[in-house]
Amino acid sequence: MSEATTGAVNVGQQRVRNASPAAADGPEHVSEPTAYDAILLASFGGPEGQEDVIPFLRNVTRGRGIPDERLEEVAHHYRHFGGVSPINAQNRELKAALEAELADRGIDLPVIWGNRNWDPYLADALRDAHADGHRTLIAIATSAYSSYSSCRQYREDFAAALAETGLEGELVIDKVRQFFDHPGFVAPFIDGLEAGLAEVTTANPEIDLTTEVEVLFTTHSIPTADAGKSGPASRGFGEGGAYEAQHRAVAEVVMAAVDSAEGVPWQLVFQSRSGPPSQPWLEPDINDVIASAPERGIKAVVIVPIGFVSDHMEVMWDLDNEAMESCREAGIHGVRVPTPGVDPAYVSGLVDLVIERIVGTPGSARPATTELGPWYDVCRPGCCENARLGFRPALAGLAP
Ligand SMILES: CC1=C(CCC(=O)O)c2cc3nc(cc4[nH]c(cc5[nH]c(cc1n2)c(C)c5CCC(=O)O)c(CCC(=O)O)c4C)C(CCC(=O)O)=C3C
Ligand SMILES: [Fe+2]
Repeated sequence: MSEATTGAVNVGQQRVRNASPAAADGPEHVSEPTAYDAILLASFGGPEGQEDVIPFLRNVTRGRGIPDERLEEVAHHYRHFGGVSPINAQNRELKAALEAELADRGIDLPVIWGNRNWDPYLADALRDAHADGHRTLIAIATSAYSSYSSCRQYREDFAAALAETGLEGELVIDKVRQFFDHPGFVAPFIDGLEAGLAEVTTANPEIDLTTEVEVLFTTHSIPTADAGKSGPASRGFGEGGAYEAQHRAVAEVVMAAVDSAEGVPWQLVFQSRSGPPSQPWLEPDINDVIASAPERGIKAVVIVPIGFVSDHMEVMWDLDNEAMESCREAGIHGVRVPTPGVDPAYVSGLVDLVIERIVGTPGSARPATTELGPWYDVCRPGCCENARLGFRPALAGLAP
């Protein structure tokens, strides 16, 4: 990066990071260059052996009152796979793929990996980054949509990790925009839906795509209270908040991009709910929708996991095991479309998201496939707050 770029950075950084609490109108897209010196790949983390499972689940559920019963149930999913979540291996692969893409493009930025809930922890990653001389990080979180769990919690944990390491004021952490509608994230689902529909017609040559097949776009359910607070309050997304609106918009884009999907019925469905039964979460549940498929004349479903970036536990267990079992019980054909993983379009899209921040690409020149995007670089005040836990400080957004 040039000297000129370095100079411009400080101006942009000050403006964003020192936004006054009253500044609800700070920039949505940072249109000045920033000289980032490393990429922070931030993820969830997962256990890597039987002895990690309970400590990991305690980290995840700290302060949240998730009943032990449910913890045991989740532990069981992990135990089934030897106590190993696939997520860390996937992040190692993603890190290597990002490094290869950066090298291909001649961009000299190291990728530092840190997790919210398991080793390598964010705090350790930040300590190492600082010791290596890095000061200005651009974070990519492995989660595409707006909600507490998928956006704000990362921003809060960045702030907490800076406090824990005493690196407040030493390290800047910005975050790329939520990328639910970035062409690189959407492309693998478009390819997957096309292939999934082809698989259904090959296996069932007589099937009528417009009456007997349903596309189920699936994502992680969240408490309706969190959903309602997802995205900036000012935008009035209604009950499901920005979270649900973003998923609907992406589903529409994917449907419209696949010729063979024309006229095929589709729904947005939810999976992997937890919490007490008394607490409302987004519905319908994917398994209920599959169970009712035969009475609706549906003989096959194509499951498109638009809520997920890789085949982690929610995909491996809740879809490939549970939802497929629901399909067998209902006597219908189920096909599950791949997640982006390390798809070249996705990996190069993530690098594009970093570059638009380095360059300071104006919002009007940013790629986005829905009317909702390009999403904010700098989250709005109160964006995606947790409805139950209340306020915790967060980076990469306007105060408070
Ligand atoms: C929206 C969302 C994503 C983003 C989608 C994405 O980024 O993919 C996500 C990702 C993940 N969630 C994961 C694991 C867990 N999430 C939990 C709990 C919860 N998640 C929630 C939501 C989300 N979670 C919510 C609202 C809760 C309840 C908390 C509360 O009540 O406040 C629990 C606790 C036990 C339980 O409740 O199930 C676990 C173990 C893993 C790792 C998987 C692996 O190991 O491969 C990943 C990537
Ligand atoms: Fe989760």
